[in-house]
Amino acid sequence: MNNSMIIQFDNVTKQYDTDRPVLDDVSFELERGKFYTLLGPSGCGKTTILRLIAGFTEATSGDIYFNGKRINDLPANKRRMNTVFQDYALFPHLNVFENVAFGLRIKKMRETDIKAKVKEALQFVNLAGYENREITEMSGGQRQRVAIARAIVNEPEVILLDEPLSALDLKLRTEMQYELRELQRRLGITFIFVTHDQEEALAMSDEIFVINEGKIQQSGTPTDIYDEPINRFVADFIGESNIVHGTMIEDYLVKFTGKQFECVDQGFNPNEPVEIVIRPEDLEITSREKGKLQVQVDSQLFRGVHYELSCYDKDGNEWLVHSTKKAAVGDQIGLYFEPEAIHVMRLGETEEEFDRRLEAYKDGDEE
Ligand SMILES: Nc1ncnc2c1ncn2[C@@H]1O[C@H](COP(=O)(O)OP(=O)(O)OP(=O)(O)O)[C@@H](O)[C@H]1O
Repeated sequence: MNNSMIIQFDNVTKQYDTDRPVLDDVSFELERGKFYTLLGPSGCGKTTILRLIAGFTEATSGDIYFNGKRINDLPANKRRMNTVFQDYALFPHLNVFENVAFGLRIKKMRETDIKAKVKEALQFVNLAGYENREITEMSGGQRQRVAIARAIVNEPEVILLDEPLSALDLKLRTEMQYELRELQRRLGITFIFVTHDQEEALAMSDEIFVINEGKIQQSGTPTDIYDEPINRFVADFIGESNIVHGTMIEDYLVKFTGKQFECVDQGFNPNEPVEIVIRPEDLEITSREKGKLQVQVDSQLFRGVHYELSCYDKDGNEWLVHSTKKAAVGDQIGLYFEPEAIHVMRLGETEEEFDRRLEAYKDGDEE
């Protein structure tokens, strides 16, 4: 194990009394001082990973390491980490100072030390001077910061954040994303952040783990994951995508919608069935003759910076286009794209499986 590694999962499985595990043979390594995000739909197992790291639940099998030592049996209060919960779990009957001081009092720290540490933590989250305020007199964003001050006050090595921004409105949420990211940089400690919001994950993380059905689908930097999704699930979960079936004829040559296209992918078997992803912003509107794909415009929405078009080709495939140019509904147009815009993916799961899961996710999202 290298020295920069702080947390490691080796073949960790977690199963309750149900027939399927909620985490299925999960392995990963996290480096010290980075901002990690666990991203995935509701029920995929994100919180379970966080709870295993924190020591709030035990693995059914597999090993969990912290700084190179196996911690499966180490109680939560002996782990040098703190959790910020979705509802902040602040004590409403205590003021700001006492909320932040709580953990230090349990440790029976000297009063003068407590005062100094709480002051420092509150300064860190821009709440200096708020010591005597009641929690009930604080706004949502301020409560969030109190919860973070409480998490950093006893100098943990890792902070675990379970959807901490989900209770905030959109504007405040965006502000807090900047604040949290900045705070992590200044503190230099490892943050593990759970969210089901892909934009939040892309904006904040050094590295993202995309999780589905108890398995890590892909991990990498935000740009890796956005530009090179490994399978249909990741492509569709991270941003909008056009996904069609195709065949990899040979290196750098792929066939879809009945035509062959130059691409930048290689290393597939000759004639291997694949899936193709093209992002809507990588498609340009042009004349039918100049286009690589010929489609008809089905609908168009103005989104402020761009038009969002939904088009269909002759086989009935839908093509979403984000363009600064506009077209008219019913227009026969061409779509142009560069070879780099084509992302070729190995077939992972059946389309039926994928669609079923996506529907389940969308249903959950609307609740
Ligand atoms: N104590 C438990 N007993 C049985 N099943 C559980 C228990 N805790 C969690 N689960 C199940 O484990 C699965 C994963 O839960 P987990 O909370 O990790 O998901 P999540 O990805 O964090 O979802 P969400 O975003 O909704 O919190 C879910 O299907 C959940 O119902």
